[in-house]
Amino acid sequence: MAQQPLLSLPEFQSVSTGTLVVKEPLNFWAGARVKPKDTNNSEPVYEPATGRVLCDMIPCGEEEVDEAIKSAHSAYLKWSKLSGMERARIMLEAARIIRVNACNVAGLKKIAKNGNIYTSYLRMVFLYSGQHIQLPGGSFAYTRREPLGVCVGIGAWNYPFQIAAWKSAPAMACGNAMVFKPSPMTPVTAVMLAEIYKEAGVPDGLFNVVQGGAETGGLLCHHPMVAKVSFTGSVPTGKKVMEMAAKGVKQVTLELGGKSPLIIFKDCELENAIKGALMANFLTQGEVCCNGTRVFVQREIMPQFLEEVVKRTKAIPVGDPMCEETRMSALISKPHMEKVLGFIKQAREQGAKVLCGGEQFLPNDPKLKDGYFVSPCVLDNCRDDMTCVKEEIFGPVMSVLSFDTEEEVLQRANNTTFGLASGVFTRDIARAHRVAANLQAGTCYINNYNVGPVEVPFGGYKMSGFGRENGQVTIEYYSQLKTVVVEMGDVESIF
Ligand SMILES: NC(=O)C1=CN([C@@H]2O[C@H](COP(=O)(O)OP(=O)(O)OC[C@H]3O[C@@H](n4cnc5c(N)ncnc54)[C@H](O)[C@@H]3O)[C@@H](O)[C@H]2O)C=CC1
Ligand SMILES: C[N+](C)(C)CCCC(=O)O
Repeated sequence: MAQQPLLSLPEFQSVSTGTLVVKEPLNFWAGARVKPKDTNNSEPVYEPATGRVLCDMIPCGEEEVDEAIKSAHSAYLKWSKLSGMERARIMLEAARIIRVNACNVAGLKKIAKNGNIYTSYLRMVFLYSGQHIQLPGGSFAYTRREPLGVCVGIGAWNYPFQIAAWKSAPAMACGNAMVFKPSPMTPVTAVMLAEIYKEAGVPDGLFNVVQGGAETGGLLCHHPMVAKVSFTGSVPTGKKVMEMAAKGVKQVTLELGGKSPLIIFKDCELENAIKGALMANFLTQGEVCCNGTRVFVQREIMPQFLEEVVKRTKAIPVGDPMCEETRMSALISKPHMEKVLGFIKQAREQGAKVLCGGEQFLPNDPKLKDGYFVSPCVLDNCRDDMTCVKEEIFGPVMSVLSFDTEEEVLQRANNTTFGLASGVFTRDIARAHRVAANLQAGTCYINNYNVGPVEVPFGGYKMSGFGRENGQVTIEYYSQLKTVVVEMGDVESIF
């Protein structure tokens, strides 16, 4: 097999921060990049680490959305007739291309793991099946899993490639087509995925990318040929998407925000709990929906915990995302950086103590002088009623709270409208499972945090949404069940 990158487009070349300029059109349907029709509403897209313009995002209008959806529909008609194994062969090739390119291109390294999702859905080909039910007199029924049709994916900016992969892989494995709209702040990587699919042999039109913001998103949700909308983003937008989908009785999956609790009991293995707390808060500079940002620490171990967490937080290398040693980089945008700094300021005003970080950060490298960096921050003296403890910050800010008893901490941990994830560190096995059972969240990590194998279902409780991504269960969210009833005798009629 070729070990060279298979794709020749500029985005796939080895890039370093401050050099990439994207000029190619960023819409993709019917198997090719498509030039935007109307460039009037173009918006600049910034490179977070340098603040320079990377490309322009030009939103799709009604006619373009319609073209993309029609191209998806015609591809779906053919793709849905293939057997699961035929579909799997093509998707495995996509996985291979992702891995080969990831080995060669620095910028793709972080997304290499996404290849796993296709391998994982290969196994599901065997599960994409129905049931046989015996009925009296030799009659029987059987069920068939069938695709939904054209599915829309709408993504947030924090994991632009991963979100596109997590949505399109199960959708396509189940025989659907997808039209994906990335966030206007991260328009590039979904088109890279479209190129990868094309190279792998995915039929033209099966995976399409339209660019745009709220308006384009609305056009997608309202389109009569769309069967399902899978959305990742904030709670307020999720509600709007659900409302629009309801008008056409379309299925929805909502992956929304969170303010997840991480509970650290005094009997924990402290070294692991500290590592877990850092992973739960500072991964991807805190821009992770399932982060455990309310860290409840049992009072007796608070001093040791804080000392060690602060020491390690101060040592996190912040800087160029393309450097091997960097562990944290810039926030997505200037307004977002200001929002995060605003949360920290408000936390101080409400009585929290900043133990470290929480300021705009200027890395030594001069090319990063206009980047949107914030030094990772640990907040002590937090109370449950503070804004920093109640609202999703989506930045590198850990709020630490003390607790005394299991009963008390469970009640406080669940006192939120969110319910995406949760975590517990303890050596007491019964307590671990009892706490996991009582936390109102879609995921509970025991003695770890933020591990996300694609075999494992992911999704929210309460206002964090519903439906699941990843894992075997996702089949249910991208297919519908048909029942076929077979009579082997004569029709018994009451007439
Ligand atoms: N649960 C999960 O899996 C994840 C949740 N998130 C959440 O996403 C949020 C951050 O992402 P943002 O991009 O700022 O969220 P957002 O809700 O502003 O935007 C998400 C997407 O929806 C689109 N959109 C905006 N208005 C729309 C409308 N009226 N109709 C249709 N589409 C519309 C945007 O263009 C974007 O593509 C955070 O709250 C975070 O918690 C982020 C990643 C993962
Ligand atoms: C961190 N991880 C991979 C477990 C989940 C990321 C979910 C998201 O924020 O999109």
